[in-house]
Amino acid sequence: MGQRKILDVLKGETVFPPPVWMMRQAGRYLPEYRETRKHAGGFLDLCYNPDLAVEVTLQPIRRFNFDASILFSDILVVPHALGRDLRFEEGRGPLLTPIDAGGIARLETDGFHDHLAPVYETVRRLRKELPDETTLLGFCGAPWTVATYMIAGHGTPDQAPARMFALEQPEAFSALIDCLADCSAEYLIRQIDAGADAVQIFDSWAGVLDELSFERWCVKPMARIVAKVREKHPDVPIIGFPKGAGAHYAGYRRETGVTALGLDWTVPLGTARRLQAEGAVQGNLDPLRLIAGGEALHEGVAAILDALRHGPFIFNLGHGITPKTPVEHVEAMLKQIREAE
Ligand SMILES: Cc1c2[nH]c(c1CCC(=O)O)Cc1[nH]c(c(CCC(=O)O)c1C)Cc1[nH]c(c(CCC(=O)O)c1C)Cc1[nH]c(c(C)c1CCC(=O)O)C2
Repeated sequence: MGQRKILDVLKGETVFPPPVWMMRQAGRYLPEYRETRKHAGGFLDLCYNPDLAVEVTLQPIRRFNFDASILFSDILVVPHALGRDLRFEEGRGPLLTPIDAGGIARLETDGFHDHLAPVYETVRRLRKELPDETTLLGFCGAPWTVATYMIAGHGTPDQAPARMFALEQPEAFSALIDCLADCSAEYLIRQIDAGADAVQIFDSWAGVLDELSFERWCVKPMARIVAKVREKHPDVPIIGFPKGAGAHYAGYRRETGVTALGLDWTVPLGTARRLQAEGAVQGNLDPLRLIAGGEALHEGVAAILDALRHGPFIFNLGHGITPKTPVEHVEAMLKQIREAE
């Protein structure tokens, strides 16, 4: 067994108790994050200041000793680096100026890596400062999910603006998706060059598309990113997280080439076990069970451990931890996982 358990699992080994980390593990449920955030100015100042980004990335590792550390940044730094404006307002989430076909034709890729240089510096420093046994994860958003925010200018309940745009202006939308796929692949390659051990691609809005659109806007661009990253870094594992993909999960690993599947909490554990027969899976505790705590948390964790213990498995939530989650519930979850027999 190697030193970094998550890398063993991603190679197909069964490790029990399983390694564990949480999506959004650096964030507002942690008092030390809220403290750093207060002094930082805005959220983007955290993302682009390597001192602060390293500090908040390390906070959950110090407190909980997770098996993976995920770079602190945001999926929307990619459109920002392409010259689109981006703001985060308290309580409102991300705000961008909606892009149209003209804006897509004018996207500026020249300064892309200069803009993201602080992120690469953060990754370099993290690999030096993290414990040896901690896997360092880089990440990006999948083109479809990033495009939904670029088109609407903000989050929406079902991403109807981007779905409509894709149906009415497929050529312009295709140009946007291709641009995002190519830039995201380069972005991941640079993160790996800087020291990331593995990467995760977040397709948080994969669940709102019909079959034709899922194939075209989720599967194809994901396959393109995976192929480009593999050309440069053939051995670096890639975790795909097509949240809400439902029945589409079945063919997703084969069609995109991702190493491992991130499962949201709606994926039944029987399905998860079948997906696990083809490679590593990660997930999938309902984040609300972590807020509720007590028996709701205990039975959720037990069911997952029981179902997925016999194959390659990384324990995670089915989506990001939310600000309301009590820190003691995270402790209880970790105790149950780490003491599992
Ligand atoms: C869709 C998406 C975004 N960002 C991200 C996704 C994909 C995963 C998902 O679906 O949650 C990914 C992301 N965002 C953040 C990380 C950091 C690493 C980690 O997981 O700890 C990661 C991996 C920090 C963040 N990104 C954001 C915060 C909260 C901002 C703050 O501190 O004020 C953090 C810690 C802001 C953000 N960023 C985004 C939204 C919609 C919001 C607002 C919602 C919210 O406030 O929680 C876009």
